[in-house]
Amino acid sequence: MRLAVIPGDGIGPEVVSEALKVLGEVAPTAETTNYDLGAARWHSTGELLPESVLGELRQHDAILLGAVGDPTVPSGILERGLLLRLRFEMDHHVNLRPARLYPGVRGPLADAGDVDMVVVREGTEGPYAGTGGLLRKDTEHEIATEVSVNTAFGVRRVVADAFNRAEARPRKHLTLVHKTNVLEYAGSLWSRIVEEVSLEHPEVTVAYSHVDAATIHMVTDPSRFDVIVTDNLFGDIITDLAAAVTGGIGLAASGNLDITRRNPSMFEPVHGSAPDIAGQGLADPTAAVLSVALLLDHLGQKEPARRIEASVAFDLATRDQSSPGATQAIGDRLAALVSSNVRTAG
Ligand SMILES: NC(=O)c1ccc[n+]([C@@H]2O[C@H](COP(=O)([O-])OP(=O)(O)OC[C@H]3O[C@@H](n4cnc5c(N)ncnc54)[C@H](O)[C@@H]3O)[C@@H](O)[C@H]2O)c1
Ligand SMILES: CC(C)[C@H](C(=O)O)[C@@H](O)C(=O)O
Ligand SMILES: [Mg+2]
Repeated sequence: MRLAVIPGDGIGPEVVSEALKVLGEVAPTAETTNYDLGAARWHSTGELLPESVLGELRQHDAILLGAVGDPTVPSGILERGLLLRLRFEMDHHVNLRPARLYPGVRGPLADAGDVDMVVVREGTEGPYAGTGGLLRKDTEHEIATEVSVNTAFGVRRVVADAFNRAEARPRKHLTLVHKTNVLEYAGSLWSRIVEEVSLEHPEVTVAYSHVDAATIHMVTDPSRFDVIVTDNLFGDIITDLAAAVTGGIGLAASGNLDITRRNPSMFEPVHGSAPDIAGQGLADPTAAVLSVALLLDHLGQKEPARRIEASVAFDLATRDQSSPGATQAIGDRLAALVSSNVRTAG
């Protein structure tokens, strides 16, 4: 297994280092190569993602990324020029973001019920496509457009993936989250494709929620969701919310998948570089560790993936919720649990 590792900025290197500690316990023969992409490289060389590095990344089985983004770099440079470029170049069309309330975890909701959902966020289109621009710049009549691009091909492959996932889960329920009451054209395309693909999955029940109402349900009744399929921007927003209601952003993992496997998929926490806590040992590395579990699962390494998930479940069930420990201490605990092969939550 050859893995490319991009620790990135802020808390990225802190959480990735713990994730690699855990990986070392379950897959000691995995080869990792570090790539110093991010703010420091941009400052010293002006480079974000050189073609040669992109070519090298493609030679790996998967990529593990910490986070990018730094207050000393103008907003969007690293996010678009590095992170989104990676997702687009590698055709990471399925952005998979599971959100589960683990036993013992105290979320902010009084009675959240059994929350276990998977958000299938479209990863290469929508308002992220980069289509648009500024007209009459620096005049009082300046116009900014940011066009949401939704192709039938792009929507269908993500909707098909979401239905496949729903069919494989016990509840077999899929919710399309969109804003069809206002985004007429994109909404129509997404709705029609969901309807079409649903015919191939008669066992999957289908619901629809406008994204604004989905944010209500996510807080008042998150257990209603099983698989959610949604566009790139709505998916970005509701997955931070899903993380918050299932114990916090420090627990939320994600995979940017090229389902065709032509390109290496990339795994990363849902969170960013968190400059407000960087360098203080305050970041929870669990999201990065769970991202390694998603990576292993994607590469067919089911047993090590389950071992990591079981260790996280045990740690979450037994940790002091108000004081879970420093970044390294959590990583040490998880590495020890994984090596002792914990199988059940405490
Ligand atoms: N995948 C990525 O690389 C990614 C994702 C989101 C944001 N970003 C970038 O990161 C930078 C900061 O963004 P932001 O502040 O909006 O979002 P953020 O996710 O970095 O932080 C939001 C809040 O969550 C907290 N937090 C985040 N991760 C945590 C962890 N592991 N443990 C405990 N608390 C944690 C932070 O301290 C902060 O209060 C920006 O430059 C943004 O563009 C990058
Ligand atoms: C940093 C940004 C480009 C990214 C996104 O919007 O996809 C982040 O918020 C995420 O959720 O991974
Ligand atoms: Mg986000």
